[in-house]
Amino acid sequence: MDDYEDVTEVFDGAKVWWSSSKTVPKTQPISFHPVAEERRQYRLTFHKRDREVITEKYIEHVLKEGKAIAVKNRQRKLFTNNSSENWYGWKSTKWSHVLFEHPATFDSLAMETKKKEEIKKDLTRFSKGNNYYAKIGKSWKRGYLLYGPPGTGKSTMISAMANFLDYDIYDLELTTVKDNSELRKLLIETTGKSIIVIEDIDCSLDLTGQRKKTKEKDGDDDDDDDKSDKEKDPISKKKSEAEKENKNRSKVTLSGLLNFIDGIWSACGGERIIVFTTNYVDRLDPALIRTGRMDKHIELSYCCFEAFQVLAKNYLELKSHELFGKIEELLGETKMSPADVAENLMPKSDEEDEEDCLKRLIKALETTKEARKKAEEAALKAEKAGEESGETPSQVVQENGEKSAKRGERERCNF
Ligand SMILES: Nc1ncnc2c1ncn2[C@@H]1O[C@H](COP(=O)(O)OP(=O)(O)OP(=O)(O)O)[C@@H](O)[C@H]1O
Repeated sequence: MDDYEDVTEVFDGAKVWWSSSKTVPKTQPISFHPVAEERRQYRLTFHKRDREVITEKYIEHVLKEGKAIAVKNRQRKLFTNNSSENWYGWKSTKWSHVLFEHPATFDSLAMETKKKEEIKKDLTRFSKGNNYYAKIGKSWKRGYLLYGPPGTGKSTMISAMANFLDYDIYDLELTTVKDNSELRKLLIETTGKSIIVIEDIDCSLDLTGQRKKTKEKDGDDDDDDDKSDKEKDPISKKKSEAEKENKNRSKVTLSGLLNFIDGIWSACGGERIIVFTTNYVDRLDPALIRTGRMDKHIELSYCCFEAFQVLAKNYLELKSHELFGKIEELLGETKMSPADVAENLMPKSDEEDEEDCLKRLIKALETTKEARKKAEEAALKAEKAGEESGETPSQVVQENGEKSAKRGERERCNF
């Protein structure tokens, strides 16, 4: 209703009259006291004979409709946590936000239709599960673990989930959270109807606490060394700087996080989804991802033909093409992430048409296939060389595997 507007309506045979007005605060001279806000009032008039209908049914109906409209008009937000150094002082908050406007939907997500439908059903069931969760005596929350190689759509799926459910997103950067107590404070400030996201959980959480502690202890022994010597020696200087940095790092522990998932949830109300993402699911502690904590594990994988068809429709508005057959064949023979497929499908100039884009994708797939073949041949050669030098083939393969895994770890995580 606009200011000073009159509206009438009939509810269950009872006629009601609404009128709106507002109180504008008197203009004040410059003052240090906060200025009073303007206040809106709504007057409801009805016949005495309709009192029962109005008080017992109509008011409830109006409040319910009002809430539904507010939800519909609500602008969703993407929150990120502030460093605790900025938590105190005037107007400071633990979370900063921007409007969440990511356009991803389940329709635009490149994935098998069956899998998408299953996830959508699961989300719908959760969002309507208020009474169900109350009945079974569990807090109204659900954990999702999204895992898969880089560029397979984990972040995109989170946006699609938020758009599907109309929830806010809390993007929790664990590395800036100093300890478990800070984590608790942050999470208690999240609101319902939200998705709390911890991306690359294997990189953000100290799952190797024991090993780190030992290292720190080794470092502490050095404290007995002459300090001035340390300052002079550039290597020692670098080492002590690194130690200092390490001390400032997040001390959130696995048990702190587990406690939060199990306990704090119930204390801070319901309708929250927590999503962890990782590229290395096998590195996660089983305790973290067991059912009840991470209820649904979703693998996002390399692009299959069905996923390609979604991308072709989104990027090129193509449902079929004579080159689709060749692409299907190549996708079956090699591995390419949906991010790379999408990049190849995107026209690079106004002159490029759909066929140019499809041909570029075919070329990229052939190159990837060729590179993979060469890598396999090299691995086979290394294996043979190992056999000749007396090492068992499995030893060589294992060593190579370990080396490349460790390299990957270093590239991705700041351990
Ligand atoms: N399954 C997909 N469907 C649609 N688009 C995708 C998909 N996967 C990747 N993309 C495209 O690739 C880009 C990168 O994808 P996204 O960030 O979601 O991948 P990710 O799995 O989260 O990667 P990372 O593990 O590196 O964080 C997205 O902006 C999107 O355009």
